[in-house]
Amino acid sequence: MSRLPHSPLRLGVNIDHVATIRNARGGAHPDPVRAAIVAAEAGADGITAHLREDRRHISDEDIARLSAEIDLPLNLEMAATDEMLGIALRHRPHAACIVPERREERTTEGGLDAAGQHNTLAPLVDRLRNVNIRVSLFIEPDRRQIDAAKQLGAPVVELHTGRYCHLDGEAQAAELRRLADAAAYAASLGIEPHAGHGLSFGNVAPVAAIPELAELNIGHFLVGEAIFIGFEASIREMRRLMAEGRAA
Ligand SMILES: CC(=O)[C@@H](O)[C@H](O)COP(=O)(O)O
Ligand SMILES: NCC(=O)COP(=O)(O)O
Repeated sequence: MSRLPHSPLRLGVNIDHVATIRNARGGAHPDPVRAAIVAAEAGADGITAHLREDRRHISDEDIARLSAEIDLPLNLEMAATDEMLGIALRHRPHAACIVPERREERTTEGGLDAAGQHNTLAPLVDRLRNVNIRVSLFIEPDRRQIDAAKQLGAPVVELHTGRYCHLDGEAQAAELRRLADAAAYAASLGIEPHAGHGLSFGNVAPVAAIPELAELNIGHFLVGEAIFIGFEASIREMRRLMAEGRAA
């Protein structure tokens, strides 16, 4: 039986940790906007940047310059706060992904509790959607959270792949099945599923093979690998592995 044509799988390149390196010396190099331009030349389908409340990496000026200077769709990752809502309404990115944040966390540790925060999230989601910003909720691959995203009217969910990336053997296989079920369930509700966090050359292919996923957001690994092979080569290899995984 001939295989159905594979749906395209987009790569969103997260440039947060270009800014981490820049901020290590408080200067202007390496420039995250230049990294976004290189990413576009390397075939990225979008740029993701997480403006954290503590500005540990991406700054307000980075968001302003990315909004003004890059042609690729910008996916602004943001906490569900009035401050971040105001910034999103000012810069009007293509998309906004609502992520949980704790100042003391080293990185994002889990998904948003959309089910438990409906009343807090609903007005924020509405304000973003009313100005045509595509809203995504960064959630665990959990049907209850997907139902909550549906009730909130979010057209996209981004499934947290962190657990999958930190497991191995049968536990990792079980988490991959959980991701696949969540992606299929989201799609069945008319929600576009994305995925991200912790993805690398070594673990991306099985996630890329999940047919309902429309986009992967990947950053930390790409920036780290760029130290050894260059940012453009890092992105091109990731796209190759994603295509290989999707075609498997
Ligand atoms: C939500 C997510 O998984 C990442 O995009 C997020 O940006 C991680 O936080 P750091 O980039 O600060 O590690
Ligand atoms: N939302 C996930 C993302 O943008 C990148 O996460 P990571 O690859 O930096 O872990």
